[in-house]
Amino acid sequence: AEPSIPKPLNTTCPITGKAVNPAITFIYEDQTFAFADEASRQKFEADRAASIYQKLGGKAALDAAVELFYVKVLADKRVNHYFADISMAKQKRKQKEFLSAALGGPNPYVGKDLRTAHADLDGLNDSHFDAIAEHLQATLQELKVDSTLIAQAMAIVGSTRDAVLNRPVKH
Ligand code: HEM
Repeated sequence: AEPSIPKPLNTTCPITGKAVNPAITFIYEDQTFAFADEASRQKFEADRAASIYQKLGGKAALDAAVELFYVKVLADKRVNHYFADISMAKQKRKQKEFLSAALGGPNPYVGKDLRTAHADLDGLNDSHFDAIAEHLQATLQELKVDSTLIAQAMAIVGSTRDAVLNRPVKH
């Protein structure tokens, strides 16, 4: 077999924001991350181990959860009309990226901020947010996620409410 060509490494350290030393790396979920220094490598590794993301089961578990979540969302007349004209393949990918980052996954979220993403959704209110949150919670329960972990994940999701509903930022 041909030797596989290594992917180019990240050039900016995810911990310090400084230029990486390409010799200082850590592999997580088949992705190689480079760091500015050894302390950053260790912090990244410790952060991953402590993350809700990893406790949930990492990428495979998050991907499965988002798939099941949108089955529930699209079956719910309270909210499914909002998703009628959008690409669900893209939506699932973006939601996986957002939730992974929010729950402590290894990659930063690079999509639209949630305020901008939901700004044009007519009439969006707490009842819609509650329905969406309910489906996410039911999904995690169905996947037999530990209840403490579900509570932690739902607290993070709940913290997005003001942005999703385009409410003024609290000071
Ligand atoms: C529970 C909190 C929520 C989170 C974390 C969330 C997350 C996201 C993310 C990450 C995107 C993609 C942003 C991008 O384009 O880069 C998005 C888009 C979208 N969300 Fe949400 N969302 C939430 C609540 C809701 C609710 C309550 C509704 C409506 C019932 C909704 C409907 C939509 C729709 C229709 C889009 C696509 C907008 C477009 O492509 O024009 N979301 N959401």
